[in-house]
Amino acid sequence: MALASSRFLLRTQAHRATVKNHSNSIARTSTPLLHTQRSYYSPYRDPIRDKTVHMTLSRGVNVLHDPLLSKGTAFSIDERERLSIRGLVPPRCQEMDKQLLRVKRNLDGCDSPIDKFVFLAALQDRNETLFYKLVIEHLEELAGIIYTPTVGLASEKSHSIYRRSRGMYFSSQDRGNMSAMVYNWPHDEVDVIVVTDGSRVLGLGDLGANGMQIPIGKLSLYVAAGGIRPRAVLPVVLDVGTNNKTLLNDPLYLGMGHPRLDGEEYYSFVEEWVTAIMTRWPNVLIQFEDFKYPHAYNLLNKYRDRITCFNDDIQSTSAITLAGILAALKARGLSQEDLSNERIICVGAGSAGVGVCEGIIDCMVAQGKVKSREDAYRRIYMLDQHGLLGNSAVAAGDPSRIMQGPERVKGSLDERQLCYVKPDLPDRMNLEELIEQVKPTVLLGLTGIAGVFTEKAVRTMAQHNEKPVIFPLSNPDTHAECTAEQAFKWTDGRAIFASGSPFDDVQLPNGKIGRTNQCNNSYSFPVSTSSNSGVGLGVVISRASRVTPEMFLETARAIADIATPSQLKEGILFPGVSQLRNVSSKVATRVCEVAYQQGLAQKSLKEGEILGEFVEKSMYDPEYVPLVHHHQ
Ligand SMILES: NC(=O)C1=CN([C@@H]2O[C@H](COP(=O)(O)OP(=O)(O)OC[C@H]3O[C@@H](n4cnc5c(N)ncnc54)[C@H](O)[C@@H]3O)[C@@H](O)[C@H]2O)C=CC1
Ligand SMILES: CC(=O)C(=O)O
Ligand SMILES: [Mg+2]
Repeated sequence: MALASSRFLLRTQAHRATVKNHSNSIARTSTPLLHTQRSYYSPYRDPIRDKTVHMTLSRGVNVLHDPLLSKGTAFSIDERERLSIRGLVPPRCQEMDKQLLRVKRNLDGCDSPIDKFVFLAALQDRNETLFYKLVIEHLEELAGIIYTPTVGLASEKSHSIYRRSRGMYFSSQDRGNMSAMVYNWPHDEVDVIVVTDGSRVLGLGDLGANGMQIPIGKLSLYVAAGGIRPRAVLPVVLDVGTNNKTLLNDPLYLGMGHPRLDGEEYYSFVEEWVTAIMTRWPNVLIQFEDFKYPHAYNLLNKYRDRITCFNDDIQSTSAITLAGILAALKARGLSQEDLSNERIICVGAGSAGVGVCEGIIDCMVAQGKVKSREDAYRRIYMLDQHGLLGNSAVAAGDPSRIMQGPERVKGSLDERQLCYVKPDLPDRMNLEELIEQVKPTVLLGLTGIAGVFTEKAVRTMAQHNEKPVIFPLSNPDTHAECTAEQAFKWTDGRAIFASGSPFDDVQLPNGKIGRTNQCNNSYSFPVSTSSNSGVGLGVVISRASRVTPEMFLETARAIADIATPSQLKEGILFPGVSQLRNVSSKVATRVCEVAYQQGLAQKSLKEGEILGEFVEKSMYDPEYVPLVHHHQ
């Protein structure tokens, strides 16, 4: 593919810092200042300048109670004087290191992960700088609290642990008002929105407005691991109702108490929201998250060429899983170019399953080792809850049973799933029989259902492969298709293992350690659990007008290249969570390069600036900076 062959040239150019000053400088539409009450005022949207001084219209308790401004006990005497907070905090000025000691001790005193979640949420609501400092310093330990698996439990309990609002809710009762409502958000600067309709929260199903914990968690990772500024992120729930009867009957539930809107009503609701958002923030990056199939695909297809957006479950999952498979090839002593010789089974034919397989197909086609796209499809076998996708589900010859529009006709497959149908194999074959028959090298699970990878299925994988690649990718950990312990036990310790939620490494009977990897799309967004945090960061930094498949392909390659040969030998495919910020900056740099190459970047580097360095300098770093009261 052109992209692959031109990569070296592109990178060389970029690193020579000669990405030219394109016509534009920054093609951002500035929004008139409508808020007299804005607490935060930053006239330049320059992340580097943001690191030096913050100007604010607020004073007194308004500063103390604004989590983006507050330093708690760390305000200097001078600041206390000029911001009118003298006497409102204890007398001793205590710097961040002491504050960190206190919050870490308190955190360690929490009894359970959900208590830790509540403690961290409260800290985030009080002092975001301290919250991010803590999270970054203990990313390995805390990623699993602010995101999967604990965020899953927090979403289920969201209505009962509710303390304080964060983000924005747009509900069915707001129809006709959204273009005014968007101005209720107190910040003009929004770089990234993560939005969900709560219809498929991890593998936990429809959680309605409780789904808000997912955009909050993902955006916290964006900031901590992806280097996006905290005040430039906006978590959003589109509350179109819920079909979850338990929530509907719970008096504490905080969302709309009616069944979900669907069909035309649903799509016009989302359209009104997108239009409202684009009016206020025309260059914002929108990440669609945890939308049920087929809405997830339909929205992506509707908006991907109109606005800067992507679907995390479809596209970022695809990037990180492809990265995992490419790294696993190297771990097996093969080359990434051997991808098209693989036989891959994907259990789960929804947004994530289809998205992941599309990414693998894109890569096979880009590598030029398959005769055609159709030829590539032959190498992937897809199953849903009925078994292998086959002709009975297609209702062959009856086009009325194939999805035509937003609504999928029950019992049929849509055009994306149809590509994987294997007419030569018995229809609805079960996983165990299929493994016996096709002897796959890679087994992917994206079903949301625990136990789908049975002992027999995994043992049969192990019979046919020296190093079977077993990826139970469903979240949270309680919904993974098998556990790490099972995968290593049933393969006599030979599995190459990656899961969506973190699992501990496994002590093997032979004294060795079975290495686990976390293969989660947050790795690839702005690159974090990083592919997603990195893509986001790259898009934000280059102000790319569109998010393209090439950006995700490049992300996958970037992540697959990170593990060292000795790590690969041990079964380590990705750098640990503690490396996320590093990975994010690498991925973001590559994504920026693609944006420049594809002519999509709206922001160029200054003469002499080096892309990689610029990306690193632009990443948010949680440090207290002097606060200055700004008189209007
Ligand atoms: N590791 C990661 O980064 C990511 C993981 N996921 C996980 O993937 C899972 C699925 O997500 P989506 O595709 O968005 O959901 P979805 O609802 O669109 O698709 C689920 C698919 O699983 C199939 N399925 C259900 N029960 C099954 C069974 N017993 N056997 C075989 N197939 C079965 C369904 O037919 C459907 O095709 C969720 O648990 C989610 O947490 C999703 C995105 C990213
Ligand atoms: C990781 C993720 O996005 C999911 O499980 O939905
Ligand atoms: Mg998701």
